[in-house]
Amino acid sequence: MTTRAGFVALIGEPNAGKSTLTNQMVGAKVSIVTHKVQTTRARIRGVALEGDSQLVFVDTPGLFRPRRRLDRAMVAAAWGGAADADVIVLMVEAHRGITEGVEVILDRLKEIGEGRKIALAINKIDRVKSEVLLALTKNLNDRFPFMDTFMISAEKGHGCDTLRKWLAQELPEGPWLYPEDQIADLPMRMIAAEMTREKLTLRLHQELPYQLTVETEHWEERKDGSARVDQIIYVMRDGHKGIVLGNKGETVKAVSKAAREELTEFLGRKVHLFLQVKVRPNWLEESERYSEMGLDFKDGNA
Ligand SMILES: Nc1nc2c(ncn2[C@@H]2O[C@H](COP(=O)(O)OP(=O)(O)OP(=O)(O)O)[C@@H](O)[C@H]2O)c(=O)[nH]1
Repeated sequence: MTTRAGFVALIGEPNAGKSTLTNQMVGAKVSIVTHKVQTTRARIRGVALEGDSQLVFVDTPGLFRPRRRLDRAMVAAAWGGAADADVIVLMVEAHRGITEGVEVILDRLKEIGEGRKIALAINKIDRVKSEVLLALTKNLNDRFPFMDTFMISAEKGHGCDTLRKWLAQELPEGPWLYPEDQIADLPMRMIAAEMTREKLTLRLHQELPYQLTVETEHWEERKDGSARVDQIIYVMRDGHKGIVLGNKGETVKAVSKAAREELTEFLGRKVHLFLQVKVRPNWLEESERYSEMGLDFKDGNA
């Protein structure tokens, strides 16, 4: 049997649907989907199997215009993921078309794209009419020589099988990179922290900006088969602490309950989750944090 294996980088503007597509391909929830932009902070990989091929997805952070140091690290990480990949898939939102952000990405692709396998996935096709789709496909292919174009709905799964099959055959021949039963190389601690962060984001909506981070501090396997997980929610200001806690702690309690339920389902066993909120004013500037989040940070050069 000839096996194939390799890395697939999904790139695109924030909200293009990269996390949704990763989940659709992998079939299990490993990266975090919310209605907010810029939710993916780490280079999360999911592993999918298609025939004799193993596809390792690099779910990159949004390629937005960098402002703060962390943002620049995120953009560097996104392009780093693309640079290492065997196949790159640019995701464009069907209803938004060629935005300024897409133009920027196309320019970068022209720089790094020579000899690379780069495909186009027009996502959210459920939101537009077919004429719009055909015009957009032509327009994008006039601007960049994509190997192939796929019209998909990552959310509904339309076109995803075709894309996965195509990706599988484009990967180089070689042994699989991960054991068959492993769906992600993300440490469980990080997945658990991302779950809590997702629940916070959903719960707080506009109230709190992205200036918060969750870390799993302690993970204990108990004899009865359950797990005790301790996490800290770091915020930048005292005022934010109050928002996260909520009236009589009701917000953090609701977040804890939702995160615990999801983690319990994911692990298939009982979980005891304990959340603490702490203020850490400088976390955005603490560059050692970047490496923990899986981001390459080189003196702010993105
Ligand atoms: N209608 C529709 N919505 C979709 C589709 N795919 C994704 N979405 C929605 O688009 C939003 C963004 O999807 P994500 O997967 O989080 O996008 P992302 O590219 O990973 O975003 P960042 O992590 O911010 O870079 C979510 O609300 C999804 O439910 C689709 O095919 N159709």
